Amino acid sequence: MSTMRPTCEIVESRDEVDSQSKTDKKGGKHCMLKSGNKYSIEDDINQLFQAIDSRNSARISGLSNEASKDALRKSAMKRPMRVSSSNASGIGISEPVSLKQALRGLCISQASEMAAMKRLSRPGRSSGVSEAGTIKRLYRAVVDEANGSGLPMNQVKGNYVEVSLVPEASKNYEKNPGSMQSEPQVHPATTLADALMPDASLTRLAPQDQISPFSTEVKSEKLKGEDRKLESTDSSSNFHDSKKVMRMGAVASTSTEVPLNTSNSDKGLHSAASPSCSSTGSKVSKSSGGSSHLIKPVLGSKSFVKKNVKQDSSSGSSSSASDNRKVDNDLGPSTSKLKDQTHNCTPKHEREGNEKESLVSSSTSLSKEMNSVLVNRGTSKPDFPSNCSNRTKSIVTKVDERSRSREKGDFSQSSKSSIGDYSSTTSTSEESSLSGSGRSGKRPHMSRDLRWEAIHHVQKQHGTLGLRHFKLLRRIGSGDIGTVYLAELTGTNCVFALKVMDNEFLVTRKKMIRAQTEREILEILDHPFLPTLYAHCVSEKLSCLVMEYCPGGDLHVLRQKQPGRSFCEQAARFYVAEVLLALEYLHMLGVVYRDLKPENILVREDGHIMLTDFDLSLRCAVNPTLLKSSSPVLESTKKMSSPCIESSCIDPFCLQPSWQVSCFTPRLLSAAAKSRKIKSELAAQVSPLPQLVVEPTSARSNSFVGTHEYLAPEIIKGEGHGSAVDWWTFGIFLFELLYGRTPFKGSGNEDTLANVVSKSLKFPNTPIVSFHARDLIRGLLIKDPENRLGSVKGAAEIKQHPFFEGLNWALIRCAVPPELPRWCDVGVGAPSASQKQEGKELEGIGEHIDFELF
Ligand SMILES: Nc1ncnc2c1ncn2[C@@H]1O[C@H](COP(=O)(O)OP(=O)(O)OP(=O)(O)O)[C@@H](O)[C@H]1O
Repeated sequence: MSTMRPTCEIVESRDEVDSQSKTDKKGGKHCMLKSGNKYSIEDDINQLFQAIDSRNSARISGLSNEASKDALRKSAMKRPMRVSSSNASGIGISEPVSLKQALRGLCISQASEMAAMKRLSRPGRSSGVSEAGTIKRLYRAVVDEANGSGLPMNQVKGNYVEVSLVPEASKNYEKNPGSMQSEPQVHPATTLADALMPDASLTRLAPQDQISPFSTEVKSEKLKGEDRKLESTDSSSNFHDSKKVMRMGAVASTSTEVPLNTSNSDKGLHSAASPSCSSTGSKVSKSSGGSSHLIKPVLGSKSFVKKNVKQDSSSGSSSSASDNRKVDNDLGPSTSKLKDQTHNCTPKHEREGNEKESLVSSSTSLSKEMNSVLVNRGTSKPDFPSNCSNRTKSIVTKVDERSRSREKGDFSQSSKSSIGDYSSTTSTSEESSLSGSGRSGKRPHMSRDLRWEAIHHVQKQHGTLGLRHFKLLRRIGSGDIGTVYLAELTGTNCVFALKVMDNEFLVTRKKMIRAQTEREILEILDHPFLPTLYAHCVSEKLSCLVMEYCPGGDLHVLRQKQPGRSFCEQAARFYVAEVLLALEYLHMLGVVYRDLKPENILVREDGHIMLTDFDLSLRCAVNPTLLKSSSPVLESTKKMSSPCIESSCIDPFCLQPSWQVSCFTPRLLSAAAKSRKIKSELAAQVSPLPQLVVEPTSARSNSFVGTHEYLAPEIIKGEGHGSAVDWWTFGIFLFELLYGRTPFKGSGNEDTLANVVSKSLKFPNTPIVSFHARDLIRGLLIKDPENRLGSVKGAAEIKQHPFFEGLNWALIRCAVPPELPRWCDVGVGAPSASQKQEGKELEGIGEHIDFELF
């Protein structure tokens, strides 16, 4: 990515999660970890409420007034509790007030649509090296190979491929749950992909409606930086710049390391072929009989509506126009209506997908040309300067050796599992076309997103959704496992970010697990600061994630466009606060992110953030815990500089659904409001709020994964790491936003790693940064993870730091984001010269980049 600073990124080669019950040293409590796959944090919360309710009722009935108050307090604050399952959205609906208050800081639910649905995004971010040629070659190779007849793509018919739509929330679905079971079937013989993928077969994935705690993850990767280094001109200088992206497969060998267990990699792949699922899988080809979508006004959103992008690609050949017209015709009048009224749609249907289906095939390979391009991106080994310290050198040596040996083993394992499993089970293509998403959960925060409507509409019209329904507009950038494109869902004016991955490349480079991890995590996300996955398409050759497009570029680029290349404190506070909420949510889902850095924080069109890139994340078990609050509200209010205060704020006025409420400036309160506020504060004082802590404190991994300058000391030392690594990276992240550089950066990667482990934290004299900010960074960058801020209570602990004082966590998504510089071309605006050139290249392929590949 041209926007990517030179950063060393290290990917894990091995993860190990201790899923056994483990004593929480700090809390002195036994954390009961869940095992098995059926798990939902929201369910836990709801049952937690119920358990507390019933306990309270039982106790209070037999107690005096005073005693009953006591009982209420204790029951709400005491011991860790675990429960399970239900489908409530979880966050504080019709529950006891005290518990609502405890959860209030986590209440990020409704306004995300607003954040995602504003102005039209226009592509414009520089993407560096063009992949148009690669796409072109891939396109031609696939056509030639699969077709064998030289027929033009638009004349080829073929099987449908697996399309895994991610379920979204829809009230209408509850009213009409069978709507998706009656969609018209499209005969496979009439589809284009059949000829392209003669060997295509389908395998259902095991239902994954719950988080699947991993006891072990095996990942063996090359560094992205290696790829870039190979592709770049000055590998040496790139290497010594620790910011140069570099990924390497490595494991820090320690006594705590658990023998390699590849069962999980198998597990994931086997689950994809679980025959048990095929009996329960809902077929996509069933439909509501072509019931038309009702078009009605919702939010005046247009962020998903492509305006000018079409112009970029509309200069294609007449066949393209013809194709487009054909698609439009295929979509029928309702599609035209949708197209014409993209601002006025509401989702009507919801699909309940309880299983995943996946196109599976072991046959064929992409063109050698394509392979060579892709493979070359990940071949070099991490290269450390020879002047490294002995300590680090030893670590690195072990890491490298382990990586190599494991890589060999993983290769055969991975290849066998994926290819074999993929080809072991077949089903009809019709089934795949309307496959379940693999998860039955709902997605309230984006449920009114018109993009769901558009996708469902195309799906209903064609019986399936494949990449042929997308028109590629431009390449956004390339990562370690795939390339991201801006694409329009043909005939709908809805744009998406498509992450396209070459299956064979994933297998041969042992990146399949990473891709799978990313997809599975994306599938469970439903948060305004995290991406929405709309669909997942898999063909014999390619895999594709259809995601929400984020047009604002990344924070790394944005920071560099700031005066002094650093953010002012208010802006930094805004960004880190939103990131903190995203991390908190991830931890609640049992996901340790592990790759926090400005490059992975995208800026939405409305200025809010979206945390992306989950292929290095660690999934683990997590247990929700209620802890007695150690900071009564009254005490906190004394320190308040504005009416809103942290997650424990119970001022009803903080819940006013006002758009663009600034959480950073005091608001004038009426006398009545003040009175109510005081009352609520007093109530909270009488009954201090319990704290909901859902921190995967027991997660353990020995992987050597991350980005050099962001690596936590425990990762470098190979001591095994857990969720606390995210709080370390959070500290580095805040430091970088404020100072324009990371604190432990050395002259090379080796120095950087040594500095992280042994060098004490020092703050530059300039720019001037507040005491609170520095204090927070200090707490986060404690080298011992057990003493690190956030290691016990997670985000709840960090949110209470005075740096965030006055911040209304619940309404931050409605707060006014830092202003984006007008001159800042971070993705919204006219295409750059390189993008124009790239556009020409794309045009050379055809009218647009055809996705009949799928
Ligand atoms: N949903 C999105 N909207 C807009 N841009 C995106 C989106 N997802 C990814 N990108 C951009 O596309 C480029 C490639 O992303 P990708 O995730 O493939 O690579 P990456 O971020 O380097 O991570 P990795 O190598 O681990 O996959 C990056 O510049 C990223 O910012």
